[in-house]
Amino acid sequence: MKAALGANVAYAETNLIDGFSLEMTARDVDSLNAAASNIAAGTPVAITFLPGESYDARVAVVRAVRKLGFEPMPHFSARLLQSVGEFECYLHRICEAANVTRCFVIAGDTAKVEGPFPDSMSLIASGAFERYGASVLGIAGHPEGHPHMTDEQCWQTLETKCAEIGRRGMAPLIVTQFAFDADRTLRWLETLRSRGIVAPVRIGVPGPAGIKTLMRFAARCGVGASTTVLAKYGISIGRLIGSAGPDRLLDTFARSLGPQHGLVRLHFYPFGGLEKTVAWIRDYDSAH
Ligand SMILES: NC(=O)C1=CN([C@@H]2O[C@H](COP(=O)(O)OP(=O)(O)OC[C@H]3O[C@@H](n4cnc5c(N)ncnc54)[C@H](O)[C@@H]3O)[C@@H](O)[C@H]2O)C=CC1
Ligand SMILES: Nc1nc(=O)c2c([nH]1)NC[C@@H]1CN(c3ccc(C(=O)N[C@@H](CCC(=O)O)C(=O)O)cc3)CN21
Repeated sequence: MKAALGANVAYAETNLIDGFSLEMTARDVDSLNAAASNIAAGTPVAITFLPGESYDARVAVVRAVRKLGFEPMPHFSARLLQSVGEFECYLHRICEAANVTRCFVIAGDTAKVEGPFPDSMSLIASGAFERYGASVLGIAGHPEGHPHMTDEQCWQTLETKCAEIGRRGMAPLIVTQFAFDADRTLRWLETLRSRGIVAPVRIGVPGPAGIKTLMRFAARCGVGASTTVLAKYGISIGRLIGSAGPDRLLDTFARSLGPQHGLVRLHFYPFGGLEKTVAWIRDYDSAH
């Protein structure tokens, strides 16, 4: 099961940072290049699937991640895909170009369904991932709830997706939406485990960023950013200039995570600041 998390998790029991993963967009390739010497070989790097990108550009990013010695985990946004052909052509190209074996399925933020895939389950059920040799399939976790489902529907969908991925011979990996509220994530992890979901979880952590950037992404992604939660995170609402890192968030995780939360690692969302995020991770790691 641990293998689903990727490389570098050997000592993870004693170090919160060990075995972290990163997310990037097509715009972050130069930053990944610049930061590469500070990132362990084999680190999983998720690649977002955003509207308006060309497939040539998407394939080039996946290839660049592999070439730098990292483990690409390309996203597939179900609702954005216009046909089975489009989906399988991209999957085929990245398998050929970069020997991809881990993928991540997500609904996608569009109200209109562009093709035959209304949700991530329909992509999983297509059978294409195992046919192309994927061994790990990532799905989203929503510790703060889901914009289009009740909590109970959310848990049932998560259970069904994990079971279906397993039934198809792949290992499920849950990657959570980023959050500023450590306590809420910890409670969600306890419920997850009490419901018998044993898949490893990567907790989504915001990278260090300008406060305005953090607020913009929180609003865009539906992530809770109440004054109370932000204060705990280290952001005072009276001071919107400047930047904030996840120091306190990770301090809380380091203090509170235990066997009751199961297999857990971190997943960083750099929001356009990949180099800065990697430097921050190194500093936090050496200070602790
Ligand atoms: N890293 C990322 O890109 C992340 C993105 N998200 C967002 O979370 C949302 C849910 O994704 P999944 O958990 O994969 O859901 P899912 O694919 O399992 O869908 C669950 C249910 O919600 C409905 N649904 C999902 N997105 C919808 C939308 N935009 N409009 C109307 N109905 C929708 C689906 O039809 C389905 O019935 C997506 O909008 C996704 O973009 C969440 C976490 C991380
Ligand atoms: N609901 C939802 N939708 C998403 O697309 C999404 C999430 N949640 N959760 C976190 C990740 C982070 N994602 C993204 C999406 C876009 C950029 C992006 O376009 N960045 C631009 C700058 C845009 C800006 O600053 O507003 C860049 O230059 O990197 C970065 C991360 C996608 N993700």
